[in-house]
Amino acid sequence: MRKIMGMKFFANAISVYRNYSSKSFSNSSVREGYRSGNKNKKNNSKTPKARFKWTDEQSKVLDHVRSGRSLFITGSAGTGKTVLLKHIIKLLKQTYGKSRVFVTASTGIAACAIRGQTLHSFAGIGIGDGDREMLVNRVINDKKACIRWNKAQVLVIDEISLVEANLFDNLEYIAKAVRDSDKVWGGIRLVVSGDFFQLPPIFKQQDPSRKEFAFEADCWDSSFDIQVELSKIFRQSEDRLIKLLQGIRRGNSDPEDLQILEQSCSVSEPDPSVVRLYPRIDDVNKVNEERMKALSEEKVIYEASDEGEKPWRRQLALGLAPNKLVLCKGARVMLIKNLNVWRGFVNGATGTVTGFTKDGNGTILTPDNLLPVVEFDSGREIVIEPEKWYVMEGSSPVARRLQLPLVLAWAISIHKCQGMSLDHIHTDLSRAFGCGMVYVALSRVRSLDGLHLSGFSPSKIKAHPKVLQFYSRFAPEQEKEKEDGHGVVADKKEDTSNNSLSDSDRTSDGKTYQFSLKEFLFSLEQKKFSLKDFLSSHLSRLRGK
Ligand SMILES: Nc1ncnc2c1ncn2[C@@H]1O[C@H](COP(=O)(O)OP(=O)(O)OP(=O)(O)O)[C@@H](O)[C@H]1O
Repeated sequence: MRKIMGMKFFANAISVYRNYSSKSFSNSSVREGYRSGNKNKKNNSKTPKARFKWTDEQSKVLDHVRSGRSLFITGSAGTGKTVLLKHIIKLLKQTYGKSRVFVTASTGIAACAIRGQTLHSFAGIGIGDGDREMLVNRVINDKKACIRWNKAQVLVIDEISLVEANLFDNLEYIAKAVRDSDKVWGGIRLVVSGDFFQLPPIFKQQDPSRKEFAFEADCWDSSFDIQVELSKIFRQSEDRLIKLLQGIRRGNSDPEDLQILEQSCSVSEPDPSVVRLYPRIDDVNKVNEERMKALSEEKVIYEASDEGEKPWRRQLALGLAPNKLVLCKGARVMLIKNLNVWRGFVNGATGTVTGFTKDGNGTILTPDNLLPVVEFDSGREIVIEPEKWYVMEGSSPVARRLQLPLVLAWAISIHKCQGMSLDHIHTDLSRAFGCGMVYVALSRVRSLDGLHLSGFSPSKIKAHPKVLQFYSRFAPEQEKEKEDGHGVVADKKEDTSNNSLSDSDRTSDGKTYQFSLKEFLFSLEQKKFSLKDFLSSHLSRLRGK
């Protein structure tokens, strides 16, 4: 049995499999990174190795990163935003130094996943209540927060769809105030990623007049040099599934495409080994508890072991690793970390507990020193050992949780599954609410064969009109992509007249300028600027800027 624990040797592998937790590296690689910061400083001049052959559009994004631009990266589920962001973070850290690049995400789960901290904790704004001046005062009175704001040269924000406009504007205001600078974001470079067609910010009270999405923030457009929509989808390969999901994403599904879903709807009970996704957490807990109770096996309880200061510990509890995990023989579980990508022990892999084995090292998570043995659906069996999750303040860990990298997996919530890639799911959408939920649930699956659906009706598919309007700015470039193979929208903040020109339109000395008639007409149509502004801007460039 201990032999199979040899998989630890492979644990330094960098994650290629993305989902919330798989956004983080395996425990061993986290430890290695932590050490290398202090002892084995790596050669900064080396370009980090990519795990993928990047597409043209991904490569173009990386070029923008290298050229020092502020970027917003968006795209459908499964277009590789997260794997690209991870690579970008490495590039940025090499360029600016680890302590100058702050990696954040809108939620604790997403933050742990990219080995960052929540946006709130980076900012030092507590829960973000109060007006701007109050928030600035809060930051100024927090020495560490002031240091973070002043040190930052780049701020990375993942899962931006869950950040509300007001918070985005407030943070930009704080950046200017704390850094005593009139520049946008006080001169901090932004790299932001997310898909606004996925889950939106959660508000306790409905207020139709409220600016909901970050792109509605006053400072949104001026925050970025480039806004990019990735178009190549990797998670799914079946054309009809991709088309179906694209329709659902935009809330304008072709009825014929929706018929495909009928094959996935069935009144019969699905295979019990398939993960169930529910819109609401009470359904998730109910299913997991019921299934657990139904098993008459002896239960083993694993209590998470946390280290660190109180406010940071709270963030650990918001992450994916549970405070308390109850397991027994027969329990369905899912990995929440990548342990060994090559052998398929990846975040999101599901399996069944087949028994327990004594832990020779003496785990502190359970008094009996027992570790679960899990047989994954691939047929491979391993002993699961405790893993670590960190809360970071900049580049230093400030809290750490030790827990088994497992959650019960008869059911999970759609909010928790945002970002996951799954082979098989059963989703009951009868209680789906709000925009993006059906899209997030269905876009987790890799193929139609793996989808089992209930409680679905087309009325559950909702895309927010404001989101649709926002994404219309990317449309013409997608057409352009078909022509020249690039799906990148250049959106210069300094000069709005240059909105739809891509880098390829520029020569290296910047003296020769070209623009396509199609882009020009589109820009006029969108009333982005007047004909006079447009021509004067381009003529001045042609005259030899
Ligand atoms: N250039 C590439 N070549 C091959 N596979 C890739 C490439 N880029 C991404 N992938 C794969 O695509 C899948 C989805 O990637 P990823 O999870 O980063 O997408 P995402 O856009 O972040 O999705 P979501 O919006 O659902 O979180 C992953 O399995 C990843 O390994």
